[in-house]
Amino acid sequence: MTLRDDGGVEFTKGHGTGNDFVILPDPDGTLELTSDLVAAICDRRRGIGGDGVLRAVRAGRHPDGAALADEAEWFMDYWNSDGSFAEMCGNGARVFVRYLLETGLAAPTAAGVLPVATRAGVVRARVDGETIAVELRRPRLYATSAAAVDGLTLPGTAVDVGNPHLVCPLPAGLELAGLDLTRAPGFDPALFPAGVNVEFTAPGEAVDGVDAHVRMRVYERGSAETLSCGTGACAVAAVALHDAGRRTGTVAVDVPGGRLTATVTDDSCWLSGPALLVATGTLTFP
Ligand SMILES: N[C@@H](CCC[C@H](N)C(=O)O)C(=O)O
Repeated sequence: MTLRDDGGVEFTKGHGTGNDFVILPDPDGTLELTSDLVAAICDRRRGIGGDGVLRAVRAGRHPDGAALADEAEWFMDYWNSDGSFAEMCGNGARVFVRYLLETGLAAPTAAGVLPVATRAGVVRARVDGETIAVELRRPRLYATSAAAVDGLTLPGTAVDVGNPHLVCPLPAGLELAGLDLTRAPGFDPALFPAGVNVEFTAPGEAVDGVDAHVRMRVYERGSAETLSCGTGACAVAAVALHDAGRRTGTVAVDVPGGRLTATVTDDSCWLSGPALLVATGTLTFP
């Protein structure tokens, strides 16, 4: 099915701390979604506008979700705004769960958990009012590297959260707000052959109830600078805890779009924050 076969395809727009997505329902996996179409939908002047597209397909009806169909009814088919795929999107998963709940396509189990299939495996979600938390894999710190930005080379830590990240703390005296992220930071293509999401961080003020507070900006692979990145927040939290000599803990991560909380446990990372739906409509692209 193309978008016009039926006179158009219904869409919903949602965001998590300003990381915004166009959600397309496609239960049977018949929509002919292409990279060009995703880029056109995400275009902020000629399309709906978004950092990515979340296609809602029954897990059993998508080749990347079929093996997980026993564990989760719905597969989140995530695309970046340039039309590339990513393995995982933490904010996308939180917004996807909000969409499944508000449309009645899924409901939590008696234990309050809603599982979602993704390219990085099954993610479990918990809902508490406006807040949705998803359990992602435990971030794995695996190398040191560097990013090039504004004529500077900033050392950083490579972190795997299902997708690749490079977390670069700013040296004292450099302001997060002053960084020019209108262009992609340079990185080592040998370490990141499929590209990387780059987070720049600075310490935050003390916040009650958490073990650390970090501020960050992110340049996302496939979507440029965004107002928030959930997997990025988990990567940043893991690096902050590691630098403080801790294996586990809870970190408040302030992004330009608001605040996320990442709780790193012995075997996972809970990402928590607001997730909202803001509009519905019909796409009628050629
Ligand atoms: N914004 C996302 C991450 C989306 C995928 C990323 N751009 C990639 O290509 O890995 C998040 O909230 O995690």
